[in-house]
Amino acid sequence: MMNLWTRYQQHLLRYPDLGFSLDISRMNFDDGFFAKMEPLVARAFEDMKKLEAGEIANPDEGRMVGHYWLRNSALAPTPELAAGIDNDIADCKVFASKIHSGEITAQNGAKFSKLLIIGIGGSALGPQFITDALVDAHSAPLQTYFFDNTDPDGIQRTIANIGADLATTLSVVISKSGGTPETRNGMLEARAAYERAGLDFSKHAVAVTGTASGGISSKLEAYATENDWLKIFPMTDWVGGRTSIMSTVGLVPMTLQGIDIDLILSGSAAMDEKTRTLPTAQNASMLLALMWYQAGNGKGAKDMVVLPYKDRLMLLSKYLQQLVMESIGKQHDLDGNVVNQGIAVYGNKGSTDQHAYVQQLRDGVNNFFATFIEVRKGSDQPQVEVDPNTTASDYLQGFLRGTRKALFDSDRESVTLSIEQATPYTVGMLVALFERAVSFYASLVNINAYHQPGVEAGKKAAVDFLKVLTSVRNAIAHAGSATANVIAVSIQADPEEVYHCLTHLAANDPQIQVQLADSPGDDLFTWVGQSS
Ligand SMILES: O=P(O)(O)OC[C@H]1O[C@](O)(CO)[C@@H](O)[C@@H]1O
Repeated sequence: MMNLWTRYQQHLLRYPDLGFSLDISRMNFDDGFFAKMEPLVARAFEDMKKLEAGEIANPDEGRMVGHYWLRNSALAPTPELAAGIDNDIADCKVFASKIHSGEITAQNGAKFSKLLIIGIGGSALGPQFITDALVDAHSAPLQTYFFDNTDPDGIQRTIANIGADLATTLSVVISKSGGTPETRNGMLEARAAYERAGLDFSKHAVAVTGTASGGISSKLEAYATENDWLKIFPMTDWVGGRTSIMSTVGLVPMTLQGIDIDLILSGSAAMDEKTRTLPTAQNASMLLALMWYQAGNGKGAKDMVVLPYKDRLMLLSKYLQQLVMESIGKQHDLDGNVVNQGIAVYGNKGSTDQHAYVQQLRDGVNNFFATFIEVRKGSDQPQVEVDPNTTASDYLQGFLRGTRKALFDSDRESVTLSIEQATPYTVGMLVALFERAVSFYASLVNINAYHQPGVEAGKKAAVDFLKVLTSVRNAIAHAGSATANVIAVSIQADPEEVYHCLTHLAANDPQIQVQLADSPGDDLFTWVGQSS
């Protein structure tokens, strides 16, 4: 390989007007790589052009894929769609200003002081990432909390943290489909908590969901309408959950948190402009997609380890985990062949992870490539000298450069993205960069990035389990005392499934007890409640 300094200069892409650069010099592509990829690259640009023009880019669901229009409504394929995007942005701002000014108050007449966001997956990860990256709790107009699961303990802990301020907490329930059980349960738990405090949930509740006007009316829309919630923000069918951060899903929380959404939208629009066009060497999203392809041989053979050297960006890896894995992880390609595609994504932050798993990255199984994210400016505040003429920020940069070098010396590949500071504008840039890299990569490997059939299997199995759980509970109440096998025969269910139901019931329902034996099949479950 050529001298590294020469290779670095040759393979550094810079967007000086955005303060952005992408260094791919520490990836092991050879001289012929880009020429070899040219036909696939051409197809990916063609696909993207059609997608942005409003073609059905999600064939399995028969949907357009419009998240790129959200930050440049002029690109939307019809004036109605463009007006809808502009209206939503304006609506978010007006609503937030009414909340901040006290024009809309809590039930008790006081200004809202806290924000509880209830959602999961794409309806939580974007707002969580943005909150951690851009909201400083001490100066934010509303302090933010999340329910992103159906774990009662997690929910109760959050409610306890909110405490008496529940009376001035605005709850935003976010669900595109409006039927996701975890979110529905979170909403019901929240409603119960408000009621326990003598409060009317509806007077504190806002929905972000598919609406009849957007072509996907939802149960949540119906519920919020029926109960006269403070507001319903629409979500449209042409924005997917994992790419919804610039839609009402992200914009409602952001405006409420006092984030300048014009900056985040213009940052992403600016990155879109740069990454919409050829040549490849000037297109950061295409270069990233090509590096993913190169690292994993177009088959996801290597994991992507995301290492932002900035505490504020720690949740980026979690956000990207869904964006990449739910988009790319597919069984079939667009021609129906079984391909089992995917790229595993994980990471937290540097330098912290140096003291966790970087040991394995450097010396262990070579099954990954790193994505370093450098934020050039350490802090706006005066910095302490931790050594003569040396600051904590100098150390942070030292660890980034040191780890990149140590990995490369040990034949581990990496790309490095650099931005000036973590701001709404640059966060918008990063989101747009990765969204388009995902779209391009999906075209390179010929898969539909915009559906998620695999998630449905687990959801369906959970519904089946809940039905069995009800039958098992009735059966043990009737039987008095029985093993899993006996109950399974009586309700014609799988004995292992029945065993898991009984174990769960014994841990949660005081009317059911278990006596452990040598083997699970001999464990005896007893109904100690009132006879049915
Ligand atoms: O916004 P919804 O419809 O509640 O969906 C939440 C998440 O569930 C999924 O549909 C599947 O996990 C994600 O794609 C989505 O982001």
